[in-house]
This record gives sequence, C-alpha cells and structure tokens, in this order.
Amino acid sequence: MTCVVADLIPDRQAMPDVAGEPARQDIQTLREALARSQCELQASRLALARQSRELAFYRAALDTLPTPIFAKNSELRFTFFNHAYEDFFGVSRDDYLGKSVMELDYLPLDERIAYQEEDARMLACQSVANHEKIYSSPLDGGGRTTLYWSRGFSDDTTGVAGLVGMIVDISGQKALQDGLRETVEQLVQAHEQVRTQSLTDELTQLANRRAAMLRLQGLFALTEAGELGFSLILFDLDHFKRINDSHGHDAGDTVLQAFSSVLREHCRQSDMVARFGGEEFICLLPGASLETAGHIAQRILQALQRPGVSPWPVTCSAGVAAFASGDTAAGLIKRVDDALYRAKRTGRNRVCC
Ligand SMILES: Nc1nc2c(ncn2[C@@H]2O[C@H](COP(=O)(O)OP(=O)(O)OP(=O)(O)O)[C@@H](O)[C@H]2O)c(=O)[nH]1
Repeated sequence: MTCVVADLIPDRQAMPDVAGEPARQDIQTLREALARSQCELQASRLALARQSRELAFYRAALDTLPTPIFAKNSELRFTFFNHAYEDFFGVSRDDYLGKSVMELDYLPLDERIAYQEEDARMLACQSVANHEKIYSSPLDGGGRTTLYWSRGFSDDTTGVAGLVGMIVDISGQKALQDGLRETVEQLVQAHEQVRTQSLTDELTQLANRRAAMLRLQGLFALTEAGELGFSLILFDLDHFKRINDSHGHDAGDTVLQAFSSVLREHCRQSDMVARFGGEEFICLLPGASLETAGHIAQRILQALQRPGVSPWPVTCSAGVAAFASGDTAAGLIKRVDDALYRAKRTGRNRVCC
C-alpha cells in the first residue's frame, strides 16, 4: 500500500530550522497521523468495493431464481424486486422501488389495502403470512394460482428491520390436482353406475336377483341378531308365454313393466321388490308376518286385475313364506318356491303359504 499524502509533508532536513526542535517534532507527528488516516481510508475503500461486489453477487443470485421475490424496509417501501417478480407482474423495478404497496397500480385497490394492513402486522409481530392467491399475470395472459408467503424480520445486532416475501406459482400443480380430482370423481361415478347396473334389472328398473340375494343375506344377519323377522313373496305371471306368443315379445315386456309398477305401488320404501328371473318377481318384507305378507300378495293379485293396469289381461300366482328360526337362505327360497308351485298347480291366480 502506498501512503502518498504523507510524502507531501516537507522533509525534516529540507525545512529551515526556524521554530527549533519542538516544531520539527509536531510536523513529524502530523506526517505519521496523516499516513495512518490514508491507510485507513484505503482499507475502507477496499472493504466497500468488496461489499458492493457481494451485494451485486446476491442481487444476481436472487435475479436468477425463478420465483418472484421482494423485500420492503421498515417503512414498508419496496427495496428489492427480482427479475422473476418483474416478469410475473409485467412491471419494471425502476418504476416501483421506494414505493409502498399502496402505489402498486398493477394491483386492485382492495388488494393493496389488504396487503398494507397485513404487511404492518407482519412487521410488528415478525409473523408469517402464507395463503393461496390468484393473480392476473401477463405470463400466460391469465390468472395464476400462487402461494403468497411473506415474513417480517428485525435484526438486533444491525438494527435492520423489514419484510421479505415470495410468490410461488402453483398453477401447474393446481391444474394437475383439479384434473386428478375430476378423474377421481368420474371414476367414483362410473363405479357407482356399474354397481347400480350390476344390481338393477334393465327392463323394469327393479332390483335384480343378485340384489335380492344380497338383501336376503342382510335380512338373515339382522334377524339372527335379534331384529324383527321378515317374510317374502314370490310371484310368477300366469301363462305369460301366451302373451309373448300372441302379441309379441315387446307386448310381453310391457306387461312385465306394468306388473313392476303394481309391485312398487303396494310395497313400502323399506321393502325390496326385485325381478327374480324371466317373469318371476320377489318381494322381501322386513317386519312382516306370514299373514301380513299373504294379505299384501292378495292385494297385488287383485290390483293386477284392475282395468288399465296391464295392456293385456294377465293374472299371477304367488307363494309366501316367513323366516323361521334355523332357516337358511336356500331353505327359505325353496319354501317360497314350493308355495308358488302349489299356487300354480292348484289353479293359478292365487296365493299359497
Ligand atoms: N317378453 C319377455 N318375455 C320373457 C322375458 N323373460 C322371460 N320371458 C318369457 O316368459 C315365458 C315364461 O314361460 P313359461 O315358463 O312357460 O311360463 P308361463 O307361460 O308363464 O306359464 P306358467 O308360469 O306355468 O303360468 C317364456 O315365453 C319366456 O320367453 C322377458 O324379459 N321379456
């Protein structure tokens, strides 16, 4: 290091000895003090240069990050925006540095007020704001879903205080998440549809045999657990083949649909009405005794005779059975089937228990 200022002080030998020895000593002290100051100044210059290089380094590093970042001083005025922030909002930092959020005219006024209040809280409590936010950004010409994060800080050693924040664009993840949610909903719906279809008879929209057997198992479990008993009625249309043969298969289908409506009408919501096979239908009646089930079956037989119910006259036979202790599903079905067979054998259009 060269201390040039000290050299400007005239050399002791070159000076005329006007004031004597004390004056020479003062000059010497002065030369030394000046030399020290000059060294200190040079050291400060070097430290300043190092600091501004460091500052430039951190600025460049923050400008390289793809996430919009900003910082505000203790007066809540912007001291830094990185390039990502400029790109995200389509603004130039030269226009906004030193300004408060209230002056950010690219944000709606209500948002600016909300941010100003939030910033003041963050600064006072050094707390964190962390919320999802939609910004309109020129990046994609539309709304971007983001995670807005900011935090107030204060450093006791240096005395600096302020607020730093970042805006993480999560639009991609959000779109993926929404797409996934939609797919899952569609899958659940499709699954529900398949399940319903697998338990429904297409022609009559009644429960099918599979659904009836599942309900029967459920009723067995409930009854064995001490709940109310149940009864069942098995119906079979009489000489149904003749309708098909005389009027065609479509006419037969219409009769099956008409009979389904009669069954629905005469059973309660808690009962199950199912198409058990071709022209065979079953009603599962929780809490109904054999006698009650017999009456219901009788009423259904009569209803089928009412004019206008079926486009072609038709009757049906019914077998009735009630759950008895020690029954199995197969045993109970056989009993009700036997009862139906008796109704057919003894003349049809009747109920047998
Ligand atoms: N239209 C139509 N006919 C069906 C359907 N399923 C079964 N069948 C017909 O139902 C008829 C049943 O005939 P059968 O078993 O002889 O019984 P039935 O003529 O009713 O005589 P009984 O039961 O003895 O009174 C057959 O002609 C089947 O083809 C269907 O979904 N639609």
